[in-house]
Amino acid sequence: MISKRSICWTIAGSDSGGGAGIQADIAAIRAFGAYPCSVITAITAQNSLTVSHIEATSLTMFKAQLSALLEDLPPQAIKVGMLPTVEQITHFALFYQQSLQPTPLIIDPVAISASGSRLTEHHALQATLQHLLPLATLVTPNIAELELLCGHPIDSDTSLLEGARFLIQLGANAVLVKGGHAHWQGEQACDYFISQDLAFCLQQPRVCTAHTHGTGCSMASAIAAAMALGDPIEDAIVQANAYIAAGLVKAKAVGSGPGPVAHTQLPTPARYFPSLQTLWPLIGDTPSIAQQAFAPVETQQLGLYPVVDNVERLRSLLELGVTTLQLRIKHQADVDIEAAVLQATQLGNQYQARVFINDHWALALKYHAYGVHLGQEDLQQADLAALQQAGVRLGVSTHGYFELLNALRLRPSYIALGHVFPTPTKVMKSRPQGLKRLRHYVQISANVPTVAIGGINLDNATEVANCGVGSLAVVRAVGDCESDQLATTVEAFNRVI
Ligand SMILES: Cc1ncc(COP(=O)(O)OP(=O)(O)O)c(N)n1
Ligand SMILES: Cc1nc(C(=O)O)sc1CCOP(=O)(O)O
Repeated sequence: MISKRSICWTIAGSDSGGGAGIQADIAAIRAFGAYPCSVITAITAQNSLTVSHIEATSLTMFKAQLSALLEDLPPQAIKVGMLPTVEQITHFALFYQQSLQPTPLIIDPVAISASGSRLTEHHALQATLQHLLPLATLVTPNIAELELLCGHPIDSDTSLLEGARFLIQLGANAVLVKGGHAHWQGEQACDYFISQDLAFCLQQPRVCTAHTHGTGCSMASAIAAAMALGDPIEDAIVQANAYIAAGLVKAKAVGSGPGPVAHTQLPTPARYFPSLQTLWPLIGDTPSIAQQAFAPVETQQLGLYPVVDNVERLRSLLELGVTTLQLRIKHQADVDIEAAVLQATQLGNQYQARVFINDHWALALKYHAYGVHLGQEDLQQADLAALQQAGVRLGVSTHGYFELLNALRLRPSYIALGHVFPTPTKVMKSRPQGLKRLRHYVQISANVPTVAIGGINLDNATEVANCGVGSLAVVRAVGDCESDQLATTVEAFNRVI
């Protein structure tokens, strides 16, 4: 049963040809596992060649649909497509502010059909800019739509970014400009995302197909559906990008004109997932990205990986033959941390084990530790180029699709996938990812060794290991062990991984 917690509204026009509008939106929302509800704003008579007639829904009918849904089926996210009249736009803007804010609102600013027909009233554009954009969690124009919204030609990545920034200045929280029609980009298509605090580009090989009908509607709906299911915006965008990539590869003609993008499920093969490109120069500080891959850990199977907060426990585990460990010390005097890092590094060398240092990358560099483990925020500060050149291995934390792509970009020695289950050990900003996601993340990580972390113990270790990860990182499962239980616990984990 689909829970009430995953209702996604689409507010859009009907496409009698079945490829775009409400019909595409419902297919995409369902494919993501959310529950679609619809508010029909217009009926269009169209096929794969042309739009022959458009009739806007009366304002009375438009209002009635919104009220009926609000009463019984309130949304977790909303996708807005074609709003053909100024009165629908202004009514919806007010309705959203009074009854729906802060529900995520994804606006696909549809104005002209792929076959070139105008779909909205003349003044609708101005009303969208004035009333809707300031409410948008995300606006998703293609190149033609961005040209209309910002009133100048978009013919380069520079003008594209200027256009996106203009929409942010008008009040949009974030903008995703789809590169499907950005032919100057060549064989790679880039979707650019910008918001006040994040900017990135998702790059995919351009799919050569004429069958792209409904791509924009489906993309915006997929994002809304993923957000209705609780994903953060950047993870929703990555998934939608992969969904559309698979949909374009599988798209076929249905009528005699361009066919619709195919609706599959979220694809699992890594080849449908984009690579994350240049956050710089879109955001201020450039992290010192290493030009080459980090030194390898020389196995896909790092095995049991205890994360400990003191050198004594580290030593006991080394004596028991554990070969991958991490020193993770929080809240201690700097001198004590430095001494502990030095000791842990020396012990690692003595036992020929892989000892990673959490957070303290400068000390790891100073004492030439085997490796460092860094979180996504730490990546901004660390001198990654220096670590790479010194041969210090790098492990990176990830908590979702976007962070995983960000980690892959750095070519680290391993990728940590967390948190699998709820854990009281650390306050987490993200949700537990669960086993299905974990399996998928391992697949996308391709040849980079993977480590699962978060809530792992001997009761669930086998099912976590069965997701294909090469290592299980644990804090409590080993840290909370009495000394006389340590050997049996380590043996039990070693039997699993
Ligand atoms: C193996 C492994 N995975 C994840 C983490 C978490 O690291 P980080 O994101 O830097 O958070 P803190 O550990 O600093 O709280 C880890 N330490 N080890
Ligand atoms: C330190 C840490 N990092 C996590 C991440 O997901 O990045 S989860 C986590 C705590 C893991 O502790 P336990 O094994 O006790 O559940």
